[in-house]
Amino acid sequence: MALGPRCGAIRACRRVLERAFSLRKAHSIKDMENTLQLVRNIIPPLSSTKHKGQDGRIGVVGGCQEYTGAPYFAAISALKVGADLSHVFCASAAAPVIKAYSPELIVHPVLDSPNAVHEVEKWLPRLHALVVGPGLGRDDALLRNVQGILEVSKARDIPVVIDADGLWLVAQQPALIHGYRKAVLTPNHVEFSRLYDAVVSQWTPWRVDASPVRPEEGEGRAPCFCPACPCGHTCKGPMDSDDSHGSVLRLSQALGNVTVVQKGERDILSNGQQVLVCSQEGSSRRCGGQGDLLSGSLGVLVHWALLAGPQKTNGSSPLLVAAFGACSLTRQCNHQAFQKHGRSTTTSDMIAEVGAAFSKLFET
Ligand SMILES: NC(=O)C1=CN([C@@H]2O[C@H](COP(=O)(O)OP(=O)(O)OC[C@H]3O[C@@H](n4cnc5c(N)ncnc54)[C@H](O)[C@@H]3O)[C@@H](O)[C@H]2O)[C@@H](O)CC1
Ligand SMILES: Nc1ncnc2c1ncn2[C@@H]1O[C@H](COP(=O)(O)OP(=O)(O)OP(=O)(O)O)[C@@H](O)[C@H]1O
Ligand SMILES: [Mg+2]
Repeated sequence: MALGPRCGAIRACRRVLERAFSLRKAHSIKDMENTLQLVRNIIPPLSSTKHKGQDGRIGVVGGCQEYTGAPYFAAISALKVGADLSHVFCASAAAPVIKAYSPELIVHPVLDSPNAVHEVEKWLPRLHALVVGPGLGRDDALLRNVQGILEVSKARDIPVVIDADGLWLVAQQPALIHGYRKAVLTPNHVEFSRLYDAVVSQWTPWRVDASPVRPEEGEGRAPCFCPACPCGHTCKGPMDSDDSHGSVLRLSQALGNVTVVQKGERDILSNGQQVLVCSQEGSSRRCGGQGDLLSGSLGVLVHWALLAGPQKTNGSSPLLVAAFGACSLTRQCNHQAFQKHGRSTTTSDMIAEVGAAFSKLFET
C-alpha cells in the first residue's frame, strides 16, 4: 500500500518522459521532412530542351591497383542519381578493370602519370564537381598528384567532395582545404577521429593558469574551444565521444567552416554554424562501398545545390542541403536493398535501388 503513491508518481514521471521523447521524435521527424523539402527544391527538372551534360558532369579521382570497386561505386552512383556524364581519373592499373565493370563510365588512366595534374586539369573546365578519394590508396606519389589536383581545382572554384583516402591526405595537410567553402568532407568513424586528432586536438594549449606556450599564429589554426581557457587562441583537447554534434561543429570550424558529414548510426552534418542530423531509416547491414555511394551521389547534389543557390534552400547552406540529400538517399537505398536481400545485401544491390529510393524521397 505504501508503494501506491510512489508507483503513481513513477507512472506519471514515465508518462512525462514518454511524451517528451515522442515530442522530440516528432520534432526531429518534422525537421527531417523540412530539410528533405529543401533537397527537393534543388533538384533540376527533367526537360526535353536540355542537352547532355547540363544536369551534371562529375569526376571521381581515385582507383588504384588494390581498390577498383570504390571509384566505380562512386562514379556509377553519380550517374544513377542523375548526372549526365561520369569520369574516373585513376591509376593505370585500375583503368581496364573499371572500364570492364561499366561501359557507362569515362575512365582516364592518368593518376600515376608524371603529368597527372595537367591531365586532370585539362578536363576541369568541363566538370561541375570532383569526388576525391574513393579507392585512392595511400601511395605517396599518387597522393602528391592528388594534392596538385586539389590545388588546381580550388583555383578554378570547382566543388570537391573529399572521402576515404582523400581524407587521409587532408589529415596530413589540413591547409589544403582549409577555408575552401566548396569542399565537403565525408568521414566515417575512423576517418573522423583521424581528422579531429590532426586538426582540432593537435594545438599546444595556451592557458593563463598554465605555463603558457603560445601557438604560432597562422592559417589552419583551430580556434580555442576549451571553456577553461579564455585566451581566444588555440587549445589542445581530446574528442568528447558524448558530444558528437559539438565534435562535428568544432572540426568544421577548425577547417575554416568546410562542410563535414560524419557518417554513422546517425549522420551528423555541419558547416561550422548549423548542425543537421540525418536518421533516415537504413539497416544493420554494413557492407563495404556504402560510403562510396554516398560520396558519388553527393558530387551531383552539390552541383545541383550550388546551381540552385540559397534562395531555393531557404537560406540554409546549399552544401548542407546537398549533404543531407545524399545521406538520406544512401540510407534509403540501404533500407530498400535490405528488405530484399537481408544479410546478403551488397553495395551493388543498393545501387540498384537508387532510382526507386530517389523517387520515394524526392519525387513525392
Ligand atoms: N570495393 C572497394 O574497392 C572498396 C574500397 N574501399 C576503399 O578502401 C580504402 C580504405 O578505406 P577504409 O574505410 O577501410 O579506411 P581505413 O583504411 O582507414 O580503415 C578503417 C578501418 O576502420 C574500420 N571501421 C569502420 N568504421 C568503424 C567504426 N565505426 N568503428 C570501428 N572501426 C571502424 C573499418 O573496418 C576499417 O578496417 C579507401 O580507399 C576506400 O575507398 C572502401 O570504400 C570499401 C569498398
Ligand atoms: N550504424 C549505422 N546505422 C545505419 N546507417 C549507418 C550506420 N553506419 C553507417 N551508416 C550509413 O552507411 C553509409 C556509409 O557509411 P559508412 O560509415 O559505412 O562509410 P564508409 O566506411 O566510408 O564506407 P565504405 O565502405 O564505402 O568506405 C552512410 O550513409 C551512413 O549513414
Ligand atoms: Mg569510405
